[in-house]
Amino acid sequence: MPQTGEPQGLVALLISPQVLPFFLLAIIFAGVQILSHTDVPKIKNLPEIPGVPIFGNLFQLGDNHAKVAQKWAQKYGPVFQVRMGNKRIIFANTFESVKNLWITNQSALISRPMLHTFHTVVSSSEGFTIGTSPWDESCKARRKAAATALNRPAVQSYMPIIDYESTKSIKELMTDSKYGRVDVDPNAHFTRYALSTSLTLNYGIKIEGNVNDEMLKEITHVERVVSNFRSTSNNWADYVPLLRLLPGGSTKPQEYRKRRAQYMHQLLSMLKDRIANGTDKPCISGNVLKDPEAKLNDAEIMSIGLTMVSAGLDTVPGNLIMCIAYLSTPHGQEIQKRALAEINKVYPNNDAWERCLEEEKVPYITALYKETLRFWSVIPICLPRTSVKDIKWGNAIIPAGTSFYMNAYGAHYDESHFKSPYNFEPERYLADDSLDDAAASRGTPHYGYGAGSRMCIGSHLANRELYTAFLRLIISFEIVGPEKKSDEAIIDALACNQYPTSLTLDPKPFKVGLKIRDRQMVDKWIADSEERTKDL
Ligand code: HEM
Repeated sequence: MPQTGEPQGLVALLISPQVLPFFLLAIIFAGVQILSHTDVPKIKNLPEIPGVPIFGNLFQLGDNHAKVAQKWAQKYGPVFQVRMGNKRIIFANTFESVKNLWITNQSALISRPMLHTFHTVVSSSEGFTIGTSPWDESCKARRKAAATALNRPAVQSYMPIIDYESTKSIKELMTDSKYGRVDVDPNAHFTRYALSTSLTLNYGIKIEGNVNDEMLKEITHVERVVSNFRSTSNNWADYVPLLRLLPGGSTKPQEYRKRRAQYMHQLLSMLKDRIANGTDKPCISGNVLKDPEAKLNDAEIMSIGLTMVSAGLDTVPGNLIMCIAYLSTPHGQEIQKRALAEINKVYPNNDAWERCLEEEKVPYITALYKETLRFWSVIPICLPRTSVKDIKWGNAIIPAGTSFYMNAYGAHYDESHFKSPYNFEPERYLADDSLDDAAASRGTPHYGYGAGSRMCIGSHLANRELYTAFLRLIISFEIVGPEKKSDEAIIDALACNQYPTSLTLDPKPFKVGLKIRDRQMVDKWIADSEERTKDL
């Protein structure tokens, strides 16, 4: 039969000993070419870091993407392209290059990419948070609703919550430190501070217990693990689709998806029950649920709740406790002396504890939190972006649909922008009279809150949380180093992180000593706050 004779002849030829090795090589070559194909083709006139097939630059980026990219920038320039598996990513590594791409081109950089682990495995049932949503009408509506609930006047109305929570943290720090006799790890106290604040303002539900509260422990643990599923440096399956075929890869993300869904539903149904019984307290989700004009569906309300619970949970405590760590060092003693003097200058009548709730009048404390946001860079590689329009960088045209990673750590330690960036110096922000980190147009002090069109909308709230906590801590305690050298904190923004590939800094445990400055005075401030917030 002539038709079948020919293919049989071809097969025989291909498997003949002389041809087979070349044939297999050709198949492997073609396979590698297909697997190394990137979502966006190589961009002309933009430096590219040489990598390997299939994995691209993943091995070279290692555990510490921010540090590696910072080094590459010295050789290849501030902006370059890398291949992470099948994704082509633009890294920006200096203050100016971030400003140009994220602020000058903000309308083009308004979207966020979808990453396999988080968007497909962890989040499919609960909707995405605002910070993980690509730009569309729903994201626009959720961002608008949340931004309104977090604008300056709204945040001012939440100050009783911050009063209550910071008082509770300081009171517990006093008892845990046995009134200054034993060293303490401040981490759990400020995690509770951040979470309870977010829950109260979003659901009207606070963490009633102490740092051992079960709900606190569950939410903190689950959100930390989920945050690592979001990390751009933690999940190779996001970039190398073949790895998704490995058995067991989605077991852990799915387990955490279920655990997360459980408390999110529990919180929402507690709120709905309270609304039905008329026992609810004013809160963001309650306002949306009760507003007949609100155009958000249940999934969108859930997404806002999820955003509120997760957004400040690692970021606020990360900044707070690493600043406390710095204050406990010898240089930190000088900073505390100056801070206390500046506070006393503005408030000579011992009323700073209360007045800090209404106003932010001590520029040195504002400078302290700005420097904290810069120095500790708690999200070293900022939340990723996707471009929706072509962007011109030098002679390169970066096409729409490309992913952009901001190396915030690199920008914060950029010597061409910050004098002595490796020194912790609040003074560097004293000349900057802007108290508003969101006022990007007046010059961004740092990229701790990102930049441009998808910048953090919680910055007013976070700034008030940081300011109140720092001011109250400094007037209450002299923060000193721990007795045991092994309890000392690591003063380096990257080395202090327990999991270098995490999205947000997860500080290694450390302790500090807390000497109460004036016990009677602190007791009085606490009693006054407790009286003021007893109905909260
Ligand atoms: C010190 C505390 C905080 C830090 C350092 C921080 C940092 C950030 C960063 C770096 C981004 C990405 C911005 C970008 O892509 O340019 C972000 C986004 C966001 N943050 Fe924060 N954040 C903090 C607290 C909060 C709080 C307390 C909330 C709300 C309760 C919040 C809500 C959000 C939201 C909703 C987004 C997503 C914005 C969007 O994608 O449109 N953040 N934050």
